[in-house]
Amino acid sequence: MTDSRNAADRTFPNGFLWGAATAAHQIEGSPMADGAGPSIWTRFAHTPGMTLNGDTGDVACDHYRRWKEDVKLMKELGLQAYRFSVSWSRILPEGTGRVNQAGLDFYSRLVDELLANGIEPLLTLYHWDMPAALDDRGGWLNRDCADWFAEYGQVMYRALDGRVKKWVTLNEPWVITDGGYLHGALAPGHRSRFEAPIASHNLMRAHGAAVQAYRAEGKHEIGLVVNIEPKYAATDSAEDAAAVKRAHAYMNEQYLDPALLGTYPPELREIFGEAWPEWPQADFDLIKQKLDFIGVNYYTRSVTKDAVSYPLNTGVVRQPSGTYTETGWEVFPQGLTDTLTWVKDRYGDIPMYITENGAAFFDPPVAEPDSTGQRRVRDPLRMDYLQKHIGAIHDAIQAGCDIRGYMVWSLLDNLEWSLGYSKRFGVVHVNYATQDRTPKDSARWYSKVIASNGKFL
Ligand SMILES: N=[N+]=NCCCCNC(=O)[C@@H]1[C@H]2[C@H](O)[C@@H](O)[C@H](O)[C@@H](CO)[C@@H]12
Repeated sequence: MTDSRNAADRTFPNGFLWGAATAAHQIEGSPMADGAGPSIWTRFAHTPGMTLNGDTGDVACDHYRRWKEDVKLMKELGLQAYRFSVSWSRILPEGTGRVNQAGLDFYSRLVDELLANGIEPLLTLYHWDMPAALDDRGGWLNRDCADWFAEYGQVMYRALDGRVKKWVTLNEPWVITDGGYLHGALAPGHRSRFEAPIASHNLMRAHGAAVQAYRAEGKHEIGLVVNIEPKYAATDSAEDAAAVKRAHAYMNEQYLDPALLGTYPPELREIFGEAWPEWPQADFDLIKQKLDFIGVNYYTRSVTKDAVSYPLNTGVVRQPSGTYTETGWEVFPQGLTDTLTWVKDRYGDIPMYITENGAAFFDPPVAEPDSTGQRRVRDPLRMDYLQKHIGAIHDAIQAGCDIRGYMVWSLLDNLEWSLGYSKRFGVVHVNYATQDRTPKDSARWYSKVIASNGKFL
C-alpha cells in the first residue's frame, strides 16, 4: 500500500468532494412498491435466462426500506456526497403524465436525510431503468423519448432543485446502447446494428432536451456522466492504430463529441456503414447544450488490436503481467490520468467529477467476526485499486485538470445487472440473506482519505 510519492503531496484541492455512488435498480428493491410502475429491468430480469441465476432487483439491498440506516452509515463513513439515481417509473408509472406522489416522496425524504447529515446529493435522472410503458412505445428508438425525458426531468427539477444542486441527465449512454441495443446483454435486450445508432442518438437528444428543461427551471448545475475507457495499441502496426481509432470513437468520442462539440467522430460511419443514419443539424443543436460538468466513470483500459469482430473489427489483448478484477478488467490507474487529460485536451477546461471508480474483487458472502467480535471484511485488493486510482486523479489535477470530486463505486455491494449478485463492488459488504451491512477495510481506509482530504493516501 506504500506509495513512492510523499504523502504530503497528495492533498487534494480545498472543497474536493468525496463520496460514493449507487443506482436505484441496483440497491433499492421493492420495484413495484407504493404505486411504482415496472421498468425495463423489472421486465428483463424476470425474463428467464437474462440474468445470472435468474437474479432480480426485487430485493437487492432493500434500500427502499433501509434508506435511513444507509444514510446513517454514509455519515459514519464521513462521506461528503452521495450519488444516487431516481427510478423514473416510481415517479411516472406510465413514463409520462400521471405523477406518483409516493415515489416522489421517497426521494424527497432521502434528499432531506442526506442534507440533515451534511451529505450533498448528486442525482442521476437515468441509470438504465426506463419505464416499461415507454419501452412499449419504442423506448429510446422513439424520437418522442426526448420529450418524455424532459417531462420527467421537469417533474424532478420542480420537486428537488435547490436541495439537489448537482444533476446528471444520463448515466453512461454507451453502455445503455452497446448493452441494450447492440449486443443485447442488458435491458431491453435488443441485438441490432441498425437500432444501436438510433438509440444512441436519441439518448443524446433526450440529454439535450433535459438540459434545456433544466435551464428553464433550475438554478444550479447539470451534467452528463460517461464511461471512458482509454484505448492503447497492442503493437505499432498501422492496423492496430486504426483499430484504436475505431474503438476510441465508438466508446469515448461518440458521446462527448456531440454533447460538447455538436458533431460525431467520422469513424462511426465507417463502423456502422449503411446502419449509420444522416442526422439533421437541428438534432445537434438540441444535443449540444452548455454543461456545468462532465462525470467520468473510469474502471479500466483496453489494449486494442485489429481483429475480426462485430461491429468494430477490434480485439482486446490481455496483458500477461496485468492484474485483473473479478469482472475481467485490467487494473490500470495510469489510464485514469490519461483519460482526464484527454478530456481536458479535447474539450477544454470543463469541470469534471469522477462519478464512478471501483473494482469487483472476491469478498465472502458472509462477513465473519474477527478476534474483537466485530464483523470484518478484509479487501486489500480493492484498497490497493482505490489508492492507486485516487493517486492517478491527483496526477491529473497536477497536470491541470479541473477535477471537483470522486464518487467510489459503490457504497454497497449490489445487483451487477445481468451478472446478478455475483460481483461485489461495494466498500460496504452486504449479506444478502440478512441484509446486514459491514464496512469493508476499504471503507475504513476511505474514511481516512476523506478526513485528510487525500493526504492519508
Ligand atoms: N470491458 N470493459 N470495459 C469496462 C466498461 C465498463 C462499462 N460498465 C460500467 O461502466 C458500469 C458502470 C455502471 O454505471 C454501474 O451501474 C455498474 O454497476 C458498474 C460496474 O459494472 C459500471
